[in-house]
Order: sequence, then C-alpha cells, then structure tokens
Amino acid sequence: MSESVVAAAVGYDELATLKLVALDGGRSGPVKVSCSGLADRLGVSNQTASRRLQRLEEVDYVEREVVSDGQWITISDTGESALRREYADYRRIFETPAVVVLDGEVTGGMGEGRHYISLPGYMEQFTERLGYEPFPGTLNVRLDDDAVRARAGMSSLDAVPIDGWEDDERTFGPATCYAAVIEASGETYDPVHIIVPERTHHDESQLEIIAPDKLRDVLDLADGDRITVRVEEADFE
Ligand SMILES: Cc1cc2nc3c(=O)[nH]c(=O)nc-3n(C[C@H](O)[C@H](O)[C@H](O)COP(=O)(O)O)c2cc1C
Ligand SMILES: Nc1ccn([C@@H]2O[C@H](COP(=O)(O)OP(=O)(O)O)[C@@H](O)[C@H]2O)c(=O)n1
Ligand SMILES: [Mg+2]
Repeated sequence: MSESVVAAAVGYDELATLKLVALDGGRSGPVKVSCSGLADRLGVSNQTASRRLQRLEEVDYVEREVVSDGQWITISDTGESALRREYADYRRIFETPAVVVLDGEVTGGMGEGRHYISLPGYMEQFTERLGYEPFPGTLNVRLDDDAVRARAGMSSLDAVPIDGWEDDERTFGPATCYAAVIEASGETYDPVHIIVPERTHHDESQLEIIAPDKLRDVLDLADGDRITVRVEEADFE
C-alpha cells in the first residue's frame, strides 16, 4: 500500500492507539499489550481497542503476535513515520523556529546610521565581538507585513550584545546584533548582522543591517530592490 493511501486510511483513533503502544515501548521492540488494558486507557470497549490494533496491522504500522493472554506488538518503520509526522506538527505548534526569514525592500533612512556606527565606543565592540569592522552605515530594509510579525521570532535566537557607553557630553544606548545571511540580486552574502539599537527613530517595520562592505555596492542594490535576510541559530563565522 502506498504511503498516501495508508495515511488516509488511518484515522486519529488508530494514531492515538499507536501512540499508547509507543509510550509502552513498542518502538524499540515487542511490547506486551492486553486489549482490556489498552481499552481502559483509550476509554473504549475491548472490541474497539482490538479492532484498532488489527487496523494498525493491516496498514503495516505494527507487527503483532497474538498469545493466550494478550499480544506482542512492535511498531514498524512505517508506523514510526506516522508518529513522527504528528511529532513534527506539534513541534510546529509549540517550538519557535530556529530560522527566521525576513523579506523586504531596500530603502534610504535618515542618514544617521553612518554617524553611530563610526563612533569608537561602538566600533571597538563591533570589531571585537562581530569579528569585522563594519562599513560606516546601516543598510535599511522596509520589511513586508508578514516579516514585521516574523521578526518577533528573533528574540529566541543567539544574539551579540553591544553595550551602551558614554562620553563627556551624553550617553549612547545599547544595541543587539543578530548574525544573518542576505540574499539579493541572485547572490548570497555573509557575514552581516541585523542591528537593533535600543534607542531608535525607526519602528518594527524597518530593519538595519551592518556588514564589512557597502552592500549597495557589492550587491548592486538600489532603493526598492527586494532582499531576503535569513537569521539562524548557527554561527556564520
Ligand atoms: C549602534 C547604534 C547605536 C545607536 N544609539 C542611539 C542612541 O544612543 N540614541 C539615539 O537616539 N539613537 C541611536 N541610534 C539610532 C539612530 O538614531 C537611528 O534610529 C537609526 O540608526 C538611523 O538609521 P538610518 O540613518 O539608517 O535611518 C543608534 C543606532 C545605531 C546603529
Ligand atoms: N553595510 C552597509 C551599510 C550601509 N549602506 C548604505 O550606506 C549609506 C549610509 O548608511 P546610513 O545608515 O548612514 O544611511 P541611511 O540608511 O540613513 O540612508 C546608505 O545608503 C546605506 O544604505 C550599505 O550599502 N551597506
Ligand atoms: Mg541606515
């Protein structure tokens, strides 16, 4: 039987039964199951529990050996795959993705990024903590609506903190950097970092990027060009 036919043939009742067999250890080898015990846990009659086990055997999700006081059940690779599909669904529901992909378009800013990035109080930290001296400025990206929502996922990813500091006249706020890769003009470029200054005049819809090079030059970017910024757990050094 093909995988798609099997998937359609087994409903959630059978999957719940398979899950209990797995919890009892059926994934790693034969596990002794009594129909009445299983029926109690599922809240169904003995007959129904027995029918579900038969069904799981018919679609090759389990192998069974019926003995006088119960049955020995082993979950097959196909059965395990079915459980893993459920597992993947729950991971999608509960786990924050380890990759955040943000799409948007290149835009001009207020012309202040250059000033801030050049300040020695920041530049020394960038060089030491990011491993490169950034081009003086921030490439600004106006994020698409769904990217504005997706950027919240960045908070669970690895970040490089940049500390606030002060000179004789004023204080400078801290910032957070996220290692990223950008894709634009059909090319991939890294390392870059998204920089999120704690004090900023931009709202969530704008992303600022720093990199060793002037990205407009190396990637031939102009205002309005599409760009993808991919933030991952991994270190891109
Ligand atoms: C590293 C860094 C530190 C910043 N610190 C401050 C700050 O202390 N106070 C402030 O008003 N804005 C600060 N800003 C934010 C800028 O004022 C502004 O919001 C933004 O970076 C301007 O970028 P743009 O010229 O690309 O539009 C900082 C920006 C960067 C990149
Ligand atoms: N790594 C970088 C940083 C900035 N830039 C560009 O360099 C210029 C100076 O950056 P900025 O942040 O002071 O200027 P705006 O973003 O405010 O326009 C802008 O045109 C940025 O788009 C770049 O191409 N690559
Ligand atoms: Mg900028």
